[in-house]
Amino acid sequence: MSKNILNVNDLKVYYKTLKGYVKALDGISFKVNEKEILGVAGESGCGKTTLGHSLILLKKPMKYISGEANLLNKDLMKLNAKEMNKTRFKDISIIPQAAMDSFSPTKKIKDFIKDLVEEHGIKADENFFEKVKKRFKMVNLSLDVLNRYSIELSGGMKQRVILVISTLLDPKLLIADEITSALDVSSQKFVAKMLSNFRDEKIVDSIIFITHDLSILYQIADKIMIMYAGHIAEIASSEDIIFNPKHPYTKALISSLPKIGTRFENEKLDGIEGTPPNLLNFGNGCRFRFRCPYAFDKCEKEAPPKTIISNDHEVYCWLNVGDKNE
Ligand SMILES: Nc1ncnc2c1ncn2[C@@H]1O[C@H](COP(=O)(O)OP(=O)(O)OP(=O)(O)O)[C@@H](O)[C@H]1O
Repeated sequence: MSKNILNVNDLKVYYKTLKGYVKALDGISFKVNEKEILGVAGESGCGKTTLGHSLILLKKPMKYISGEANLLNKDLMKLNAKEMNKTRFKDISIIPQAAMDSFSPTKKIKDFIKDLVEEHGIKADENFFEKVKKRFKMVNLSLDVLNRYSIELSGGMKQRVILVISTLLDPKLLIADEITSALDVSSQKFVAKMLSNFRDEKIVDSIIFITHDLSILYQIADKIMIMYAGHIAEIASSEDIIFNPKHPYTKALISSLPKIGTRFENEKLDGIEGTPPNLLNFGNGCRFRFRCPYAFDKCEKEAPPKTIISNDHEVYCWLNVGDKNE
């Protein structure tokens, strides 16, 4: 049996706003095993980025409410700032959304890398740069990139530099948040391939890959988690999510993928009207009920529990619980 790297249990993380709490992650549970790439997908605003960030840094107005996120038996939610600083980069690392914009236009790439790692207490000496160079070769970047300014690099090149930087300390878990969305299709494929190479070469143990693009996930993820309005709708192997989806929302997402590379944030979901609910106030019940063509009484009253369909296939929908007529 493969080793469990991350174990998230009933995690609730909200945003404190003047109007009340935005329930961005409202009781989610999932696991990531060693060597696994977990894809996370769902419409804009479903909580994907909140999930990635809450595992790295609980920053205001984000507020931890309850639950656990155990990275190799260390609960990330309980670490203080100093402990989390030690953990970041080394045990868990993130490539945040729009990381490509974080380069300074006035610094050469080598100086940017040096300043960044030194901020984290790592000495950027010759040995360090030997490692950087090895990794540059792995991702097909020529070494002269180190002496260039970011403006001289393409989006795909910048993304590869970021991939190298965020994995220099060989983290156990890498979170990649929308790292392919600003790239053209061939660069997307290349960056996705690099990520799985990093896993295969054991530079990282496991990866959480967040994206709007299910077709990319199908290419690289072992498992896919579909989120809807702060909840999990379904988790299964990539194969099962694409070819044997159980949740009506997953089915709608799959049917809204007319061609490879389509980003469903810009697409109307086939046959499903409306938009996701406001995460401030949605009452009880299944959050998808407002748009679900199959919703019945029970869906109004109570959020569906987890139903295990088969090994590694979990769904949160009353249709699958088997007591529809109760
Ligand atoms: N700083 C904030 N203050 C209040 N609410 C926030 C904040 N950041 C995010 N939210 C809300 O939390 C919910 C989840 O947002 P999140 O960014 O995690 O979703 P997402 O699935 O990553 O969306 P996208 O794909 O557009 O990045 C949304 O309702 C969003 O409006």
